[in-house]
Amino acid sequence: MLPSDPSHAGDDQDPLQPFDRLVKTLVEEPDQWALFLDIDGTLIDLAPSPDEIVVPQDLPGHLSSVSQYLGGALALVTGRALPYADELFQPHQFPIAGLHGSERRLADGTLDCVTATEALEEVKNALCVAAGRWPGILIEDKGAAVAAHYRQAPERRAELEEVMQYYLLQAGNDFTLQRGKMVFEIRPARADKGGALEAYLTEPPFKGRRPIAIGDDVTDEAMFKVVNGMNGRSIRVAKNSDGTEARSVIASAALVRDALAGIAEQIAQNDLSQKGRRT
Ligand SMILES: O=P(O)(O)OC[C@H]1O[C@H](O[C@H]2O[C@H](CO)[C@@H](O)[C@H](O)[C@H]2O)[C@H](O)[C@@H](O)[C@@H]1O
Ligand SMILES: [Mg+2]
Repeated sequence: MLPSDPSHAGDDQDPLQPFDRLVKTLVEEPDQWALFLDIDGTLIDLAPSPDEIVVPQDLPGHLSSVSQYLGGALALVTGRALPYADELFQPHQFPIAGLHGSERRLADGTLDCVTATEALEEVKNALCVAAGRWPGILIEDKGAAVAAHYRQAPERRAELEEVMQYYLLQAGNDFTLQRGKMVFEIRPARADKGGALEAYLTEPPFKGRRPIAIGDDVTDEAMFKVVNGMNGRSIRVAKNSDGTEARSVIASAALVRDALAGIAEQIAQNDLSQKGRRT
């Protein structure tokens, strides 16, 4: 039996809980849907700092079999830089939108990347120097973006936000301030996760499919808006539906992983029964 999701919001038209519904939809209609997955807090549990995350051993393989089953219509849409996100799921490579949608690798491998400006490099250096005076503040250099994490010093939130507003001005008009879970980021303003999802949906193998987006944070709301406007499915990883446009919620990243594992398991079983029939 698959675990059922205790929290359920919005999706009144379907009696199934989001977890069961997700598994059933993808297993039964693999050529109808495209799956867009956030990474931190959705596929992987949050950790005290960016580099302390743990990728469960089975996750890359499960993602790979679901991706193949969907004809490649699975993309990761993350705030992480693309090369970092790639490392997490080795040896598999998926289409990835990094830096909150600012950079993308398409399904055919084409890269649409953004490079750090001189002004941003100066901002990064200044932030690193400043962080030396703020115990608990972590600066994450993401190439064309920079994040300041306060998970280990939550009392510095307001002060850090002011500082990041100041450095945003120094970085210039091509950048925007992205808020997230215990983090402020200065990132390229050229796109957001919703824009990345829209772009994928104009390209094969995503084109012509309905999107399903799963995410856990403010940055994922841009995907949910796009998905809701396209008769897709938006799922926020959260305990309840407060403050989200997502039409349903799933309680934890562990449940998202369970759903992927459930789909992968059914794919493998179907494969075996097909092979059985052929011989
Ligand atoms: O869009 P995502 O894939 O969810 O990435 C969002 C940010 O995730 C990371 O920060 C968050 O996760 C850390 C590890 O669990 C946690 O320590 C931090 O407090 C969270 O904000 C990542 O470090 C950022 O670069 C991403 O933008
Ligand atoms: Mg996330």
